[in-house]
Amino acid sequence: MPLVVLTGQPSSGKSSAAARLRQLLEPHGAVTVVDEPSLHLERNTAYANSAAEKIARATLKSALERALSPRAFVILDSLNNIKGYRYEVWCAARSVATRYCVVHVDTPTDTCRAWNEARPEGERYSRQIFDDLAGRFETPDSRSRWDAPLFTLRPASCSPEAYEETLASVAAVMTGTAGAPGSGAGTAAGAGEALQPTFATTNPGLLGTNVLHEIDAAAQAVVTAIVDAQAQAGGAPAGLLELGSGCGRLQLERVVPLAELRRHKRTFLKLATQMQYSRVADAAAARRLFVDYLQQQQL
Ligand SMILES: Nc1ncnc2c1ncn2[C@@H]1O[C@H](COP(=O)(O)OP(=O)(O)OP(=O)(O)O)[C@@H](O)[C@H]1O
Repeated sequence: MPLVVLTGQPSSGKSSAAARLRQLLEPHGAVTVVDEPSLHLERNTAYANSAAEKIARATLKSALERALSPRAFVILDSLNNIKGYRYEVWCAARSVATRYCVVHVDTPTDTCRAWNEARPEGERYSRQIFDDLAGRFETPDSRSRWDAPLFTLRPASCSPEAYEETLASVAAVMTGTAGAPGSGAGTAAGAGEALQPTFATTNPGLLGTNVLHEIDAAAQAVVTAIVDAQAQAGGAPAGLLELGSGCGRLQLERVVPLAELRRHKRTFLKLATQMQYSRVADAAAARRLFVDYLQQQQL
């Protein structure tokens, strides 16, 4: 059930890390690797343009959701280069309350380019696709919950011992035999703990065809509550805001302008459109998701 999400530039050494991680996890249970080759996604076709890339990502995510089970460790061995996509993957993991971590295979772009050029013709990215993907990589940030706990692996510069030690730390966290990431790792917060689901999967389609409108309305209700609380505070930060209906609390350390709240809402809606709507059970769950999202935005 635990999920390891690999992320890194094209040809950075993700699959090599996945293969080693698989060896380390196999003594503890079955391991499923979800990657492009096993889904017959060919690099230079799957990432040829945004439409193809969208299909490739959806295919990987569907395979991931099928693979997440109580019986297997899952390694998502793909670029996972877009922050919003990693958020979706985190939501999928969270909905099944699994352990989770991100491993950033942090190889300098020029080295990735050299490693790519050295690959056999049929296995390498075309120069154009490599450059496009490399230019769009969104570096993980352990302050985002969907990028935490974060391990960093530097195959081009670290010693074989440090490489091994980092992957052993990942395996230890995933098997629940360690409390914190090891060398080169990012945050230790939450390492080894299963994610807690915040929205149910038991009521697919409850919001029906109007789902986006409902999510929009739910997010707007949160925005309105914040604006009202700030108005009541007479221009001072609203402090700890209780949002009711199981939506949790929001700590506001400063006055957040309406324009900024609207921007957060727009970004959240964009993320929501990329998510599986069926995972949002009702309007309260949508509000809770938006509050969750705002908690990450350092308001
Ligand atoms: N530490 C290393 N030193 C030298 N070459 C390496 C190293 N790690 C990986 N490579 C080479 O780089 C190429 C890409 O490796 P790998 O398939 O592990 O990367 P990847 O990030 O999974 O690639 P892709 O983006 O295609 O999935 C391979 O040819 C591999 O042999």
